Amino acid sequence: MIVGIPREIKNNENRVAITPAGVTSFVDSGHTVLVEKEAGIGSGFTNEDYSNAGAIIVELAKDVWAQSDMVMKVKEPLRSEYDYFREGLILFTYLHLAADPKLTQALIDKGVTAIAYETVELNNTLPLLTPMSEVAGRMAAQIGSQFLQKSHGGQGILLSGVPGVSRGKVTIIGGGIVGTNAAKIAVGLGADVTVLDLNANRLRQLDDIFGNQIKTLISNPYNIADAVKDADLLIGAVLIPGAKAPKLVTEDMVKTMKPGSVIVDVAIDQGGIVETIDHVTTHDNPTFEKHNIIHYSVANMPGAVPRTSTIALTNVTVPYALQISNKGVCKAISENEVLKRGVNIAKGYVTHKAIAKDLGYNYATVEKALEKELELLVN
Ligand SMILES: NC(=O)C1=CN([C@@H]2O[C@H](COP(=O)(O)OP(=O)(O)OC[C@H]3O[C@@H](n4cnc5c(N)ncnc54)[C@H](O)[C@@H]3O)[C@@H](O)[C@H]2O)C=CC1
Ligand SMILES: CC(=O)C(=O)O
Repeated sequence: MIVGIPREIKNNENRVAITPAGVTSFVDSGHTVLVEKEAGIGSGFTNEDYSNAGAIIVELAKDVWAQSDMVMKVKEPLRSEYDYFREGLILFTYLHLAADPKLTQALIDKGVTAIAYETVELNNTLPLLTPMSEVAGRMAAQIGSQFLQKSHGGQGILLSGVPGVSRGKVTIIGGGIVGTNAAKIAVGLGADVTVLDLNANRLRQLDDIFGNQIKTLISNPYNIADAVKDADLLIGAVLIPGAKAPKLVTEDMVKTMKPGSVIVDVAIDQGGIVETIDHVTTHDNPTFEKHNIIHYSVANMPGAVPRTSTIALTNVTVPYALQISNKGVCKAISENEVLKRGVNIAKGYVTHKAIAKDLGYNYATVEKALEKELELLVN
């Protein structure tokens, strides 16, 4: 199989979908890897690193897309990349389709088989989302504490406080991977941390991990309103896999926060959980103010720490990509339920229930969408 790696073009997206080590794994299995010139430079990998590992360096993105059977990316394709879509192309990347109806329609129209990292699901975990959620969760606490500084427009508080002055309050809604990692850093910074989750068992696990270093609260509108009002830093970390994020923090709740408080909505890639966030921001211009509250809604937070993120991401994506290239997409999907859950679009059908529901499409099973191809495999 020919595997293509275009350079990422999203604002300040310095990650890349493969490392030289990953190239070696594909080449050793008999595949060809095309890497767009300078694709790895932001993550510290040169063209020479890739060619020494056996990749072919390709000058233009359009040629990488046109010549590859499978394109691996980090972020969802942007508008300028939709023209590269074609029937039968396999696209393996983060997609977040519930928040992106235009991309969904383009993938349907062009007959792309689109496999989303974030919906590959193993025993109720999301193995291809986890490492980036670890990065973004840790960054959320760091970034929030930075924007609380007066010079960044914040209230001017230090989350740890000092002897004789109370600590800053951090409220984290969603106690999964992002929430847990945000809590680790916020606790490390000395903040007064509260985590809310809908899942009482998850709160029990957090209680076991953190003991009395954090408070836990079950997530309901009453508790959310209380915890938001108290928060100097609010972190959005909720996920319903594949689905648009629920708007749990209303505009009225935001209005109760102290001026100069900060919201970091990590769940923005699925649409965000805060009503006052109506757009995605970029690393170049990461915040905006509404009701005197600083809002941060960058959808590719790990892109700012690309060396760490690229290695962490490709550690988990490459083994699945190898299954696809070694077996072909249909066989790989039919033999691996975990990977099958990643298939969002195939043959013009929406094959993920939550995405179909949120965007108003009829849902088709992967088996239905790929009926003919799967039949050929059996015969
Ligand atoms: N902005 C960025 O750069 C990045 C964003 N993310 C996003 O962060 C979000 C969270 O990801 P993970 O932590 O990996 O997901 P996760 O699945 O590990 O955790 C989500 C948590 O939300 C909880 N939850 C669901 N409904 C809730 C509700 N109504 N109230 C409170 N809690 C609720 C779940 O019980 C679960 O514990 C996702 O949208 C993910 O895509 C992840 C990495 C980077
Ligand atoms: C999860 C995701 O979208 C990211 O790491 O950018």
